[in-house]
Amino acid sequence: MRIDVVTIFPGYLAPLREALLGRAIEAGLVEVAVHDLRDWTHDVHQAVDDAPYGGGPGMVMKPQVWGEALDAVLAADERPARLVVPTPAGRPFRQSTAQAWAGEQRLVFACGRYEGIDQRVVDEAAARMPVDEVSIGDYVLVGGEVAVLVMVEAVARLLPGVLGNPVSAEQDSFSDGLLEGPAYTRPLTWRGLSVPEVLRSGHHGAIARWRRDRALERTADRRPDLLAALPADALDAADRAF
Ligand SMILES: N#Cc1c(-c2ccc3cc[nH]c3c2)n[nH]c1N
Repeated sequence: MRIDVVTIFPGYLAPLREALLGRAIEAGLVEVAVHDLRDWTHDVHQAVDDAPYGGGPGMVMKPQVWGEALDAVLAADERPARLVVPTPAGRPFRQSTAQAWAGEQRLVFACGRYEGIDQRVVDEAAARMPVDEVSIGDYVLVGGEVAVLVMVEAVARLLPGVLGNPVSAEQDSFSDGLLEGPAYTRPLTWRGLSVPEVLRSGHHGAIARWRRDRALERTADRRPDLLAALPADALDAADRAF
């Protein structure tokens, strides 16, 4: 997969080259290119924004600059791309979104700032490629860069070879519709608190049942909406007894 990010703050995306994702890039498991939007300005001030039609606070990012930037970035690789535009007004970005995007050959992220990007950039792009306007949560950030860091990590970790143990991705929170339960490691007792006995029993069936019960308990407590959204056949008799 190739990932391109267009932003006026390229430095914000530096964390993509750290740790697990950085090693995946070095190993060639994923390609990441970050582009400075201002490279496609032609005025001395390198203007990327202008006042909003209709009035109102703040500034809107200019369509001309974005159009030239996306044309150039898209032309740099022949692989078909999905354009992703982070916005607080977007559809929710979920684990299922990350799983769907992990199958893409190429993702191009457009990081807005100010009051966002002129809508015509999205509309024009949607005539020639898949476009998703997505939000990472119901709170307001100052720009799209942090959202891109979140989404790129969520997608990249699902790519073959990126996670050391692929089972981890299969046992993620949300992968089975439930939140993951509590985890424990050594020491056996820490500040007077001990690891649940069942986890030391060696009884794999009992351990699996205990973990499922803790996931159901946590999901019911913290995200009852996820429980309500589960398909009818997702819970077995033992689950229902819980
Ligand atoms: N995704 C997402 C966002 C944003 C966001 C995204 C882009 C821009 C451009 C200017 N301000 C922005 C906020 N805020 N909250 C979210 N969940």
